Amino acid sequence: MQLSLLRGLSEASLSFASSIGCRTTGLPGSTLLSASHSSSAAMSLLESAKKAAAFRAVDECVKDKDVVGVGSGSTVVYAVERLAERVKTEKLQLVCIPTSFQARQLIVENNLVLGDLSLYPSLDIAIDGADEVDKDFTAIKGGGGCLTQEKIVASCAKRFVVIADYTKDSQILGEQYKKGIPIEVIPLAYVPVMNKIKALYGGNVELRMAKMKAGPVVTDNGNFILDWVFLEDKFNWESVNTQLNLIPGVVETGLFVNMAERAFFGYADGSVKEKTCPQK
Ligand SMILES: O=C[C@H](O)[C@H](O)[C@H](O)COP(=O)(O)O
Repeated sequence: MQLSLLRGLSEASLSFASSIGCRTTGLPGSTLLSASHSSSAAMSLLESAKKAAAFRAVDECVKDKDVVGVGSGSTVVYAVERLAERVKTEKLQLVCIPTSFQARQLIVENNLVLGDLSLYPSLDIAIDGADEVDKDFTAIKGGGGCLTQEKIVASCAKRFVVIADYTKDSQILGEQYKKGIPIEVIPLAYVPVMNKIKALYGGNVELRMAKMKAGPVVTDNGNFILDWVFLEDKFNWESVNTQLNLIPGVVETGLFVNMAERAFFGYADGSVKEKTCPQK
């Protein structure tokens, strides 16, 4: 099946499922069933793509005795699964450094050896997901709110490898990921920071609100997340990242510039597109 067709199927099914979620009464049961089937089919296509990328990256990039940074998000779940399989079957000796509460749980639940940056300040490799990666290997991260610890851990690794499904592979940022750049901020500063970002770069900045809690999303570090939806597509992301980090109250941005060395993009048929950053 052509990739564009797969993507179309995935998006159409998800959007249809979400639209009927608001008005389920009055629809015949068979319609609901088929909508739910096509939605789960689309989901499983994406999950297959994530798994393919994660397994390939772990197989190609992790070796015995490595200290491994473990990223956050849904794709990393498969990377941890593969790390655990390799530890069991190949008797690899690994130490895993988490980038979030979720990553820590994954490491512990999969019986991997848990470390931290005070004991292991220098990592061999960090493996993490991304919300989007552009042609220059600049990545948007933080869709799940975990960007700061992820960036710290990645910055301590000799090699930073991104794993993602094919929908994250873009020419320019914003091409496919429309939610903007996540920016972690100290809570008391969120309004001034929002205003300063808008004054500097325009666009729209929103405080990310929680779904199952009243009020904003609170990060693993006790901070808030702003999502900056930018309007232009010609930004120098290195400079933007530096300027944003200079705003008092900004903890870190979800712009990962000049960090990734390789990216593995998985497809639903199990194939994987590997890219290596020419600057690395
Ligand atoms: O905050 C979340 C992290 O940056 C994730 O790595 C990123 O959002 C990608 O997540 P997923 O693998 O679920 O697409």
